Formats: sequence, C-alpha cells, structure tokens
Amino acid sequence: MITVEGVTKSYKGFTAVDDVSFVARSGRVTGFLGPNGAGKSTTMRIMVGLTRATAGTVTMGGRNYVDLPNPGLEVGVLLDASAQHAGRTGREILTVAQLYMGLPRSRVDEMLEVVSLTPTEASRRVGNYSLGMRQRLGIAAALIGDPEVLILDEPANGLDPAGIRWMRDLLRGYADRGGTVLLSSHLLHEIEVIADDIVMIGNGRIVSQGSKSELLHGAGTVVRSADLGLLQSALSEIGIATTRAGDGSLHTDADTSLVGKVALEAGVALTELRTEDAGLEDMFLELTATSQREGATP
Ligand SMILES: Nc1ncnc2c1ncn2[C@@H]1O[C@H](COP(=O)(O)OP(=O)(O)OP(=O)(O)O)[C@@H](O)[C@H]1O
Repeated sequence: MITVEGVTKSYKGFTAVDDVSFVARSGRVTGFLGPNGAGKSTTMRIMVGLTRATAGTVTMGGRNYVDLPNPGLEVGVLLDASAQHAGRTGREILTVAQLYMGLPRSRVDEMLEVVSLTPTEASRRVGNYSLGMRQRLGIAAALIGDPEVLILDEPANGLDPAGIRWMRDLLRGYADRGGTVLLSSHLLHEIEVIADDIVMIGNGRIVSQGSKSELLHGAGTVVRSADLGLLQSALSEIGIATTRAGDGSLHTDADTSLVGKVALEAGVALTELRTEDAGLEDMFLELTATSQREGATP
C-alpha cells in the first residue's frame, strides 16, 4: 500500500504539486492520470526520494522509501526507461541490480524471460535499444527483487500493441497476487482497461479519485424504443429533459428506474434501458479543463 498525505512541491513560487493525498491499495492497480505537466512525475519522484517534498509525506507499508534498507526488494520503480547507463548491456544492468539486492544470479535470466528480451538483445548495449526494449528492461529491473509495490511512470510508452497487452497482463497478475501497482499514464484507454482505481490530477491538484466503476458510473440513462417520441413527451411532462443521440437512442440525466416507470405508465415498450457510463476521456477533459493546453472542448 502507498499512502500519500498532503504532498506539496513548490519551485520558487510555482506549485507543481499542491496538497496531494491518495492511497494506492494492495491487490489493486491504481492509475495516476493527468495532462502534460500536471504533476504526476514530480509526485512519483517524491515517493522514491528523488525530489524532496516542500510538505507532506509518502509511506509504503508504513515506511518512507528512503528508510528501506534494501528498497528494490520492497518497491520496484520505473520512472524513466532512458535513464539507464547507455554503455552497459541489458544483462549487465540487471546483473548490477541482482548483485546490489543480493539476489541469486538466476534472477537475471528469469527476468529477461519475463520481459521477452532475447539473449542476443540482452547482450547489446542499452544505448542501441528501442524505447520499447528499454521499457521492458526497466520493468525487469523493477520486478527483479520481487517487490510488493510497483511505481511505474508511463510504462506503456514505446510498447507495441502486443507489448501493451503483455504489460497489462503482467500488472494484472501482479495485483491479483496482492501487489500494489501505481502507474501513471496519459493513455486513457490503457488506464480504462487496466486500472481498478483512478487518481486524476490537474495543475498539481487531485481533481477526482475513486474506483473506476464509481467514477465512470452513473452519468444518466440510455433508452431505446420504437416509440421514443411518446416517451420523450411523457418525460418532458414531468420536467425531465432528453436528447436524441445520432444512433437513435434517447439520453437523459434521470436514473433508469424513473425512466422505466414513466415508460410503463405511458405504455411505451422499451427495447433497451441502461445506465450510461461516462467515458474516461470526457471525464478527463472536463475535470482537467483548466490544465489542458488545447482547452476542454473535444
Ligand atoms: N526541477 C523543476 N524546476 C521547476 N519546475 C519543475 C521542476 N520539475 C518539474 N517542474 C514543473 O512541475 C510541473 C509538473 O511536472 P511533472 O513532470 O510532474 O508533470 P507530469 O504530470 O509528469 O507531466 P508529463 O505527462 O508531461 O510527463 C511542470 O510545470 C514542470 O515544468
């Protein structure tokens, strides 16, 4: 579990992270979402002691990262896949981590296999790796100590579709075995597919957080019928506004039970009645509108 409490980071009068608090729970994948410059990387750097917070604390399993005696055994970190020594081979980088953490030598080959780097690739210098290969190596280095917590900044960057699917399955399995995964992304679809919980940040402040189902649920009702005109007027008589979508369905903010009742009383047979899920993209653009460079209107 990661507990972030009141974390603030100011740079000469500019507040990059402003009183951020959230919990990433064990057994769950927590997606940390926000537009460019929102403060995701700064918050993650603070978590692992690379940037000093102006205020606030971050603990993992109750302790500060900097106080962990052998941090790689407890927290796996991938902040910047290109930050590895370009002159070392992939195998050397994992071997350094293995020696440093006091792990058996066999862990290196195990990890290369987990991230699908071939022996030939592992013997090439990292400076010649593609971005996707660096991400794979970075994930291997994060996982090598079999930690309980994973902190990954944009891990899907540079991965091909098969690589993204592989990473998704890997992180899902990791969380299902009780691990805590915090991953930042601005790839909304990725977060929508993989995350159990979502923390959204804009301009350094948390704008929304909760389980994915809570956040994306309850945006109104979608209804279909051969007689939508009659239903529309029955709803409008009791003050419920509706809109017709291009696909022929009717949308309203009222909840499904009320719409169903009105339809029954009006004698309108429905072919579909369901809660409308808010799309993550719409929600993201709306909640982070003030920090979007391109404005909020899609
Ligand atoms: N060392 C620093 N000095 C001054 N400002 C900084 C420093 N580090 C980060 N910032 C600023 O803090 C803000 C948050 O940056 P951060 O890298 O945390 O954003 P991010 O959400 O990770 O963005 P991205 O999705 O683009 O990676 C930005 O405005 C950035 O310019």
